[in-house]
Amino acid sequence: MFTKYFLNYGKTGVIFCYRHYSNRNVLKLKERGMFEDIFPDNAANVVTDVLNARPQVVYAGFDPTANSLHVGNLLVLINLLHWQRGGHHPIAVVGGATAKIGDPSGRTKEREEIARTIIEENITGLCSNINAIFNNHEKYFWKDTTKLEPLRILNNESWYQIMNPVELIGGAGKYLRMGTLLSRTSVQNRLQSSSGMSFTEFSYQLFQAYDWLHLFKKHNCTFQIGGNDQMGNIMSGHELISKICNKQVYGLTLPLVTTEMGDKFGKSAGNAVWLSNDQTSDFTFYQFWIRQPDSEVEKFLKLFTFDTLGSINDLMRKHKEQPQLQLPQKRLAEQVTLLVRGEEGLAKAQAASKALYEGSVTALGEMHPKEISETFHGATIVEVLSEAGQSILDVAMKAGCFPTKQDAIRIISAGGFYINQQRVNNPSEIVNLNIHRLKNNTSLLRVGKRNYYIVKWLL
Ligand SMILES: Nc1ncnc2c1ncn2[C@@H]1O[C@H](COP(=O)(O)OP(=O)(O)OP(=O)(O)O)[C@@H](O)[C@H]1O
Ligand SMILES: N[C@@H](Cc1ccc(O)cc1)C(=O)O
Repeated sequence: MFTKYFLNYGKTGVIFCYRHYSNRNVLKLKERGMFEDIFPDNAANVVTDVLNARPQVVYAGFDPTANSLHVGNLLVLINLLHWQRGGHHPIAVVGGATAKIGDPSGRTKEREEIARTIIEENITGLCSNINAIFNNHEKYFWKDTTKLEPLRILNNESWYQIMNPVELIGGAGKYLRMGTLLSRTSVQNRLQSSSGMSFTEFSYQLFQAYDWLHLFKKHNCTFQIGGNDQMGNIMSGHELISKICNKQVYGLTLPLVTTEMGDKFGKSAGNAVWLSNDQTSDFTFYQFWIRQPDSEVEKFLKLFTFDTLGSINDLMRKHKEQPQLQLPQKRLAEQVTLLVRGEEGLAKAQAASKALYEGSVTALGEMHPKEISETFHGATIVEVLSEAGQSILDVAMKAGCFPTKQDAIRIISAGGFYINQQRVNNPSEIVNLNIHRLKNNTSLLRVGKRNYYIVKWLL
């Protein structure tokens, strides 16, 4: 059963949000392509019964090896949100301890050691990403009187800090069999590589397994989710809990988000699109989704938005009729940016897109100079004194647009120079600040197609 809500949010207009009425059985998300594998293999029917019977506790972990999460991790967070919408209790573990060990999954060589202070900063960054997403979800996507179960964020350092290593190796380690640990893909790949594997990295599985045991004992956490590179670690946790507690727990993996060419989006792959706006601007983040090709956009709408499958089908039908409108891409960009960057970030991204692609001077005038610089290919910002009687040539030279006056006169006269996206072709025309200055006290100069300079007027 679906209820339609009208969400009115400021400048960005009215958006429909469909709230998927508490479907406890999150396994249904398989229809959206959300789950890849389940462990134990044949547990799907039992899991459905367990999920329907009562709210469950579910966790996913993130190692603070960078100061922001990225769009690959976002899929895991959205999956946790679906559990929360179904009435379950989500936990996000930030791996303050495991970041020092280094997960070998999917890596060809050992991680560089990260200084403690950097790990602390990274933890702050990750917690702020996670909190922002859960808060934005509640604010913009969940318009129901039912209260969502609160998210808990736990740092695994908190239990390892007070633990005797003998308890870990002697108490938990003896339940994990060497043959099984060695057979994991992450271990095999590394053992066969020229760089080999240290004992520290090999021990990673024990840490992640122990985390789950700890969460199971302390919070009755019966489910763990993660990207499909996490299956080996999840299986080790399952083994530990079954042997020590004689209880059944379940692991679910999600597909890896990849580029069109099939490369995983991630930190190690070096192609991450970051969730923090000081790493990836609101505009670049929004444009990442707008630029998704037709071959990917339907899949991403199912994975990254809360739109119903029915409304996604309708949108794809409309898209076939009028592909030039890019309706699915716009919907995807709008929904994901709202979730990750909130109303303000979405408004900024849309204004910047208008300024760049539709040449909207109003939108340009509302942007912060730093955003203008990010939007316009890192344009340099130059301060220019607003003196009376300055010509366009004077300002262009002060802003460093041309190497010589001769070049300036030639290019401006030939029509290759623009102020605030409007062509000006008379170099001796006097700059009129009432016309040429934007609301934010800047002017955007452009030479040719894409060389931008931002003049900040000193009054
Ligand atoms: N591209 C992706 N698609 C889906 N899930 C992902 C993706 N990248 C990471 N994850 C998942 O996010 C969780 C946290 O991953 P992690 O912090 O190790 O990020 P990562 O980018 O994979 O790091 P690295 O590339 O350094 O190994 C894990 O469950 C992982 O499987
Ligand atoms: N091993 C996971 C992160 C993680 C850390 C601790 C956990 O308990 C669970 C997962 C990764 O690197 O992607």
